[in-house]
Amino acid sequence: MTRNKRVITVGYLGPPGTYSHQAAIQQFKEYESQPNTDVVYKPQKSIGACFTSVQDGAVDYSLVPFENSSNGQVVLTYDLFRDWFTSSASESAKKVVSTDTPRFTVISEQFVPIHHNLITFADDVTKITKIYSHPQVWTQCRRFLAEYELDNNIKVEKLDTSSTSKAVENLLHVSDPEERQKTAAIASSTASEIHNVPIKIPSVEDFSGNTTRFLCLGPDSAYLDQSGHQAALNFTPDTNSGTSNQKMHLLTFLIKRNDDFGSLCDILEKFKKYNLNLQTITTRPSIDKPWQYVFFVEVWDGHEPDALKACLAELEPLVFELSVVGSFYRSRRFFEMLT
Ligand SMILES: O=C(O)C(=O)C[C@]1(C(=O)O)C=C[C@@H](O)C=C1
Repeated sequence: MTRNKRVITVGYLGPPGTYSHQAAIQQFKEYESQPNTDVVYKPQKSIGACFTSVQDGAVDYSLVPFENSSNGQVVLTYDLFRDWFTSSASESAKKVVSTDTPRFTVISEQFVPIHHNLITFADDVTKITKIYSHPQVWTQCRRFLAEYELDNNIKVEKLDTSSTSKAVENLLHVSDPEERQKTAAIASSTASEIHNVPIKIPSVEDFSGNTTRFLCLGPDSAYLDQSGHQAALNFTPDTNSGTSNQKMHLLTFLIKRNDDFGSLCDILEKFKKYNLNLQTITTRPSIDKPWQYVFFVEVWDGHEPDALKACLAELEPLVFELSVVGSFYRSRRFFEMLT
C-alpha cells in the first residue's frame, strides 16, 4: 500500500535567489529530508502576493521580511499587516487588499544573515552609471556606495526593483555591450549564481552582522475548515530544532482616547501587570484618519497560563481593533546573536 505524500507549499518574494527564498529554505529545510514529504517553494511577484497566496490557500506558508538589523522595519510588510488586521485601514485600503478576515497568522520567525554583493558584467566599477536593487538595500550599503562614489545621484541612477534577485535578472536583459559595462545590481551570492552574473565586489553591506528577520505566515487554525489547508505545522521547541522555548506574541491595536494624558502608559502597564515583557513597539499611520496610528507591539510570554487572555480582556476598554497577529516561539538564533 502506498501512502500519499505530504506536500508543503511555501511562498516567498521571487524570483529564486532572493533573501526571502533563503528564509523559506531555512524555515523548511528540515522537512525536505523527511520521507513522504515534499517541500515546494513558490516564488511570488510581491510581498503583498505572499500574504494573499496564504489567504487564498494557493500556498500553505509564506515568508515575509519584517525588520533588518541596520535599517529597521520593512514598512511595506508592516503596512500589509495593518491593512489585513485593522478593519478601518482595510476599508481605506480596499483597492489594495481584500477586506476578508485574515485566515493566516504568524507562526514562526527566521533570522537570515544578509551579505550583499555588487554583481555586474562591468570591468571597471568607476564606469557604472546604473544600479538595480530592492529599495530596502540602499541604506544597508551606504558606506560602500559612498566609498565608490555610487551615491552620487547625478552620476549614478539607483533603480528600485521588486526584489534583489529581480535586479540581477534585469542585467541579463541589457544586450548592448557598452550598456552592460555601465550597469550593476546589488544582491546575494545565490542570485549571482542562479543568473550567472559575476560578483565584482563581495560583502558590500555596511555591517558584517547585517541580518533580516522574517516572519512565517501560516494558516490560522480557526479558519482551517474553510480554507481547505492541511493542519499547520507546529514550530515548537519539541518539533523544531531552530526554536527556543521563549514564546512571543505580536499584537496590533489603536488607542481609544489618544488625547487623554497617559493613555499609552495605561495600556503598557497591562503588559507589565501580566508579566508580558515588552520587546518592540512600532507605529504606522492608520490611513483611516491623518495623524492617527496603528500600534504594533511584541511581548515575551512569562509562561503564566491565560496571562495573554486576561491581559487582552483588560486592554479591550482602552484600545480598538485589537488583534493577535501571531503567537510563536522565538528563534534560537536571536539569543545566539546577543552573545
Ligand atoms: O529582495 C530580496 O531579496 C528580499 O527578500 C527582500 C528584502 C527586504 O525587503 O528586506 C529582504 C532582505 C534584505 O533586507 C533586502 C531585501
